[in-house]
Amino acid sequence: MSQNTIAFIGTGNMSYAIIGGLINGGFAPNNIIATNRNAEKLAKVGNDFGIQVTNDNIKAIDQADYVVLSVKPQMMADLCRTIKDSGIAYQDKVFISVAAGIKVARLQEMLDHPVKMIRCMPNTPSLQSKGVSGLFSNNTSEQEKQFATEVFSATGIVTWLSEEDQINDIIAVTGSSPAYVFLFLEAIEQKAKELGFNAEQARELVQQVAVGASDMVAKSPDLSISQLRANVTSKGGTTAAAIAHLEQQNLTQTVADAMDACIARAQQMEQEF
Ligand SMILES: NC(=O)C1=CN([C@@H]2O[C@H](COP(=O)(O)OP(=O)(O)OC[C@H]3O[C@@H](n4cnc5c(N)ncnc54)[C@H](O)[C@@H]3O)[C@@H](O)[C@H]2O)C=CC1
Ligand SMILES: O=C(O)[C@@H]1CCC=N1
Repeated sequence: MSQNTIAFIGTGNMSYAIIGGLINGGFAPNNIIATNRNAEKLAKVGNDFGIQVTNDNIKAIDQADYVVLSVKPQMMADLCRTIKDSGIAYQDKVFISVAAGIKVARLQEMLDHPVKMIRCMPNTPSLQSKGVSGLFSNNTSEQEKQFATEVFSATGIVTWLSEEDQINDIIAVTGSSPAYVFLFLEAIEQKAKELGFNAEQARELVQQVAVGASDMVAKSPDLSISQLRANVTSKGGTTAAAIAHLEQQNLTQTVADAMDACIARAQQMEQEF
């Protein structure tokens, strides 16, 4: 991988996961700088991955070729203001924003310059190099896009989007969706405990189901997911009774409605921030 320097500004859950994936993927730790105004989180990312850390965002940006903006959307305007007011030359750097709900034009307005900007919608399984990153840019070179592809490929799969609005769709499909899966697993875990399994057993059992079912999806590309489900579901059997209940409760429609709510919130955030 080409060794540009990347600064992660606001290294919380998401950037921690990306950095973990990068280190697993062989990216040189010396070429990664992380910042956080929270000293404890900063020390953890530095110790865990052996990368450079600083609480000085401006110093980190000054040293970097690529700058990943990874604070919460409501913090982005403040962060950009400090960059703009710092006096450093940032106008030729490539920025990568992982924030939901802030469009390229708005980020450029916050930075008071039409900087090169890539929007990226990653997800936290990036930490296990099993992430998905949706990327969009309309003002970077092929070489810059190639570098971003290399970076995020180290954390999982990468898909380039041709329209910026598709970022909101991919938030619903891959950015937020690990949480839907975790909620489902939490529900099974909770019921397992109610049935009398102790906490350790419940966690182990649910975890193994998650890994086993995911592996079956990943390793059976010729079988549809619904076929895998059918293979568990004996006619007139126990699974059929459980699935019938979920269907009566409109699980499929509920998930679709949840994904629409996710997209609607991203659109609303575009007006808010
Ligand atoms: N968590 C997730 O699964 C995903 C998050 N994202 C996006 O990633 C961004 C970050 O989300 P998380 O990592 O979950 O949030 P987080 O709150 O865990 O991380 C943000 C970190 O930035 C630090 N911070 C805030 N302002 C700062 C400043 N001015 N200078 C230095 N550090 C500062 C905070 O101390 C915090 O640790 C958000 O914009 C979110 O939309 C995108 C995809 C998935
Ligand atoms: O919840 C959020 O807003 C962020 C974006 C996708 C996942 N977490």
